[in-house]
Amino acid sequence: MDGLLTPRESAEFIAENSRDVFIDGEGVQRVAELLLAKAAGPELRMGGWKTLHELNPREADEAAVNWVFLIDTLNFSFWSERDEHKCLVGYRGKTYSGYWSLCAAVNRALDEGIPITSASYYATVTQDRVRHIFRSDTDVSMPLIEERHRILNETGKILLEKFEGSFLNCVQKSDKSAQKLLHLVVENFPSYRDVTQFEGKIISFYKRAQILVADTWSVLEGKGDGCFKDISSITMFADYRLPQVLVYLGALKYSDELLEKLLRGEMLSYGSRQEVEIRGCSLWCVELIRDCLLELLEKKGEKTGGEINSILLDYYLWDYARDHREDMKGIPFHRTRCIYY
Ligand SMILES: Nc1nc2c(c(CN[C@H]3C=C[C@H](O)[C@@H]3O)cn2[C@@H]2O[C@H](COP(=O)(O)O)[C@@H](O)[C@H]2O)c(=O)[nH]1
Repeated sequence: MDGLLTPRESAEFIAENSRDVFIDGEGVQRVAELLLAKAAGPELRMGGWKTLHELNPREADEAAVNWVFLIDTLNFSFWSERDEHKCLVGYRGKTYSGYWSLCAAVNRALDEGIPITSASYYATVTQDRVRHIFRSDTDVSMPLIEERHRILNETGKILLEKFEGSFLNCVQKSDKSAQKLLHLVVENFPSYRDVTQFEGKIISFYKRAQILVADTWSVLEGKGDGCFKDISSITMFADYRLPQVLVYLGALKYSDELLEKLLRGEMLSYGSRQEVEIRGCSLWCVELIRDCLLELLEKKGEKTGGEINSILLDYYLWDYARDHREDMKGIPFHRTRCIYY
């Protein structure tokens, strides 16, 4: 078995060997053109992380960094068996589902005086307390609540032992390198090790570790400890929403066999060939979209609000998927139950 491939290397290798998932060159071009129209707008710049999302912290301090770390430690698997029957969390007059239900529950706990973002709290929090903190307004609870409890205890203990209980200390050990921070996270926190095998190679997606680096960069507004010189080496985050929106936009295609399987709602296990092909081709597809967009910007001499990278494309496409949930109803997302995305 060869050495571990980086997410970008993994994605290219998977795309070259994929049997059931394909990247459509014309679709890539069309998505790049869609994004070109947004290039100078608020969505394709890092500031959107705060201005467009009311649940994200406004501050850029240590508490905000530890909020991001807690959220991304639990940032996985929100899909429900039946979409019309899912976990919902009401907070300050609005109702949130999916990923945002996690953020709403955390902010609700903080408002209730529960120090849920403090490692000394979640290192020893009981499962009953976790069920209470992440309680749903419907009879459908947040998926994998037992795993979330286990991961909270495990992660809190490590943060206390190795980083004096604050993720900011981990960030400061990264010498402002995104790659160094990524590796500090996957080396020290087991639940972030999103690694599997494909065609005899060990491949990595590191979805939660990469989005943690990205959200840390965003919450620190790219300044001070968050001024990562190599932030553009971070790729998109291989979750279950981006593939769905890339298929919807025509940049990604599934074989008939795979599409029928997904339409039947069949689950794909983590690390299975088709699940790896969906995640790897999606990641590579966003890399190609980014290359195409940068070429278009160059040709047009367009001004942008700062460097456009795969993180900003990912954030935009993820938000797009949220805003076009109804339109995307006919396109299935793949159902994998795991702690990695
Ligand atoms: N690729 C990608 N995947 C992302 C995100 C986010 C949240 N980031 C936002 C927060 C601040 C920024 O402004 C981002 O907009 C969550 N997820 C994943 O989606 C899935 C949940 O989906 P649904 O069931 O529809 O809520 C689940 O796997 C979760 O891990 C992202 O940005 N990119």
